[in-house]
Amino acid sequence: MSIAAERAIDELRRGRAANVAGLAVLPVELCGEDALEAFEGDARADILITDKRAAQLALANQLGAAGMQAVGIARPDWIDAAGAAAIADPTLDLSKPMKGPFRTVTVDDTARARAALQLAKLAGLLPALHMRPARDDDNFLTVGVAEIEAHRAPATLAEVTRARLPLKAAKDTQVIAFRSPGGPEHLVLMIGKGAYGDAPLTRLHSACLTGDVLGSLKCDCGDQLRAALDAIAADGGGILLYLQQEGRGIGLLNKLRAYRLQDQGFDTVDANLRLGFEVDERDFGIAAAMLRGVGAARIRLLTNNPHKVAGLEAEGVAVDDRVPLIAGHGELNADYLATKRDRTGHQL
Ligand SMILES: Nc1nc2c(ncn2[C@@H]2O[C@H](COP(=O)(O)OP(=O)(O)OP(=O)(O)O)[C@@H](O)[C@H]2O)c(=O)[nH]1
Ligand SMILES: [Zn+2]
Repeated sequence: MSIAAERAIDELRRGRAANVAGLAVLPVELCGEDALEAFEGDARADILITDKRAAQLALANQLGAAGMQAVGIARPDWIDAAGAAAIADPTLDLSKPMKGPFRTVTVDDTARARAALQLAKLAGLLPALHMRPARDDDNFLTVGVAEIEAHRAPATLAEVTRARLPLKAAKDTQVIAFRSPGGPEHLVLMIGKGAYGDAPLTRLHSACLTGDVLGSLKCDCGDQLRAALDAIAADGGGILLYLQQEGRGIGLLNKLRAYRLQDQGFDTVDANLRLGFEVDERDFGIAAAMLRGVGAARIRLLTNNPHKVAGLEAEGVAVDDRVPLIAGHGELNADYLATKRDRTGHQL
């Protein structure tokens, strides 16, 4: 656990600056002209973005070494705080077309820059930051690179409570809640009497407010959730993890930004990349730690996503079998499912 990281996340969420190991950063999406002026003082700040966003801004040829992940760009005179917001947020592209060309600047400590971008992601913000070297008279909350990296590490997950939770699909269900300090809350549903042999049928479900709760037809999540519970109950019991990794880990608001890009014709993969995120930002270490926490080191996994199998196995969970989970296919999510099949390797 890192209190400093937690507090720095909170500062960014409030649109305030933080000091990441000597680099002062301010979230672009929450920064107006006055805040930017106060942050800069006499010297112009640069903008820090991910390699994914840089590629969208046609900066790929300036990126140099592959895998840099953190890219600095100079902010020329013609870009004000609102212009910087459009650099960060592709959903503004159409209303504020990017002129360019942009010029990259050297990021001298890439580990630190990456950690700063990670902090923005943890805050549920777009990964784009105004940045400049910290100054002696700054009064920003300070956080180290290691503290950011350790934050929300699976090792910090602890069981908080457990209770009976009879479900429509399975009356004999127990819920076990896990939390890492300051982080999101994840649930394990233990379905059945617990006598389900060595490798229980297991589903990792990533939260999808729009699909699970509101019945969105854009994805298959809600129907998959209910089908998974039914399948586990029919198997005599098993485990469902309900993970707060909304939008494949980019958070609800950023997922809705991705939806706006989908309204403009981009698919789910390109929408994530345009926003500056990885295609999948989920951390399978969290699921692995929870499975270990309930004594399930060996499972059969309900999924169509081979990356989930590989991700869990990399975290030390033995996946004996992959069991397909086909549900919720319809007219309005046909393109979404085709993208999963064609671009992210889902077996559909
Ligand atoms: N970023 C983003 N996330 C989405 C989108 N549609 C659904 N999601 C999220 O995707 C997650 C569900 O994961 P999926 O990739 O659909 O499926 P999966 O769970 O990896 O694979 P299966 O186990 O086969 O279902 C949930 O967190 C949803 O909120 C989208 O267009 N963009
Ligand atoms: Zn969904």
